[in-house]
Amino acid sequence: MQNVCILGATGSIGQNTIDVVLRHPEQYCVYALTAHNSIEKLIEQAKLCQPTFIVLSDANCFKQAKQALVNAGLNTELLCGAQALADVASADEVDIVMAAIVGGAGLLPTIAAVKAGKKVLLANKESLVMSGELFMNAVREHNAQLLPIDSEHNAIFQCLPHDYQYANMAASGISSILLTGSGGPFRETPLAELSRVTPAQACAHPNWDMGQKISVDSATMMNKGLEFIEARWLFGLQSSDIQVVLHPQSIIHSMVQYCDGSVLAQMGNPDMRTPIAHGLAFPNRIESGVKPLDFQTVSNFTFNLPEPERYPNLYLAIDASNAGQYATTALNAANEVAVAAFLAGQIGFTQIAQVNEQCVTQMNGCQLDDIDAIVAWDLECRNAAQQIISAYAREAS
Ligand SMILES: NC(=O)C1=CN([C@@H]2O[C@H](COP(=O)(O)OP(=O)(O)OC[C@H]3O[C@@H](n4cnc5c(N)ncnc54)[C@H](OP(=O)(O)O)[C@@H]3O)[C@@H](O)[C@H]2O)C=CC1
Ligand SMILES: CC(=O)[C@@H](O)[C@H](O)COP(=O)(O)O
Ligand SMILES: [Mn+2]
Repeated sequence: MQNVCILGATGSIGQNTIDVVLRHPEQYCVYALTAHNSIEKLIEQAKLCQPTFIVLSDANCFKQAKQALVNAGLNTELLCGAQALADVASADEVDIVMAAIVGGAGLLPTIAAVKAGKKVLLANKESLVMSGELFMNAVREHNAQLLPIDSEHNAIFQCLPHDYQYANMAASGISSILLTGSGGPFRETPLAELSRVTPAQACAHPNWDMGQKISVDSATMMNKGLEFIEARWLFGLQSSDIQVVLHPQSIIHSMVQYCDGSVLAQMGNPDMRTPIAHGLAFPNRIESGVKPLDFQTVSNFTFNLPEPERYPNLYLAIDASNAGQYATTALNAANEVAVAAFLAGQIGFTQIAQVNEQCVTQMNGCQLDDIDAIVAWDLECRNAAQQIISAYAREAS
């Protein structure tokens, strides 16, 4: 029996993880479920999973959540506050940590799991974008097992040879990594209309059912940009090793091209329970509840290249990846602030990339030697992005 801690249990990945875990009660037991402030949702999940702990990172939730636990007749222990996330993620009793908090808030608890040498299932790509080298060094130093859950990286991982040597594609005869992306809901929207698209339209991903932040990132293709950076750290790649390919159907989740002309692709219906089940059971396989791919209904596989004028965020991310850690941390911070402002109706869709570009241009050249420095730099960049947005508001009024 393996004890699982699900960070970000109330989100899209968290709920899918619970779905897979509950299909295998003889193999997995839920030790802890965490959320930010979704008290009711978390209590409902606790009724289903009977965890030892539930954690709400918003410390103000304690009183109300305690009462809700009593009302539900559960003897689950309640913890509140940001430190409690790291505490359950690194607890001795835990074998597997699903890192599925959205955004930079996932960094410290994910690092805590890594430093405790856990099997870490990484959905929270932002933590790797923010701290890539330090993160990967910690994985090695603490003997953690890092398994990619992001569908593209899980696909690449499945298509790599079992003896793949980190940062040595040539040794395995690999010529390139083909990172696929759908192009989001605005792939065919006239460019002139993009400035007027709404948050609801941006969150309506054509193939995947995901949280709001990643859905907006898919629409701008910042998601693919973050994934480009994520792939570089996970597999030790150079920028020139990766090609981004538009594949609107999201059936192929990414590919590995070999020097003999072979291309290995991982395919499946777009349902995150596949990579989640793969990560949970690796190196074995378990049922995930995902319907088998039906090749009689999948008629079209199309491929294209992303247009720079439609997806400036993708190219900002590639540039940041080439510039270094300070730039990827700055870009991630700016993007989180800009996406939140877009969702709140404070800026337009095309202004997300403008805020990001202005912020990374302004915030340059900073040495980041430890996680505390990353956290401080992240905060500085968030403040800078917020000021850029405030200046836009002043100009508009
Ligand atoms: N959804 C998907 O299919 C995919 C997601 N990912 C990645 O997985 C991560 C999660 O995405 P997704 O599930 O869509 O996100 P959701 O927005 O659906 O869920 C986010 C989760 O994080 C919690 N959370 C939010 N803010 C904080 C905070 N400040 N401190 C602690 N917990 C917090 C939320 O709790 P509460 O409910 O209380 O707000 C919720 O449990 C992201 O990094 C995303 O990029 C990667 C590939 C696919
Ligand atoms: C499911 C998943 O991994 C998402 O990151 C997905 O890839 C988003 O779709 P896009 O390909 O549109 O970014
Ligand atoms: Mn992805």
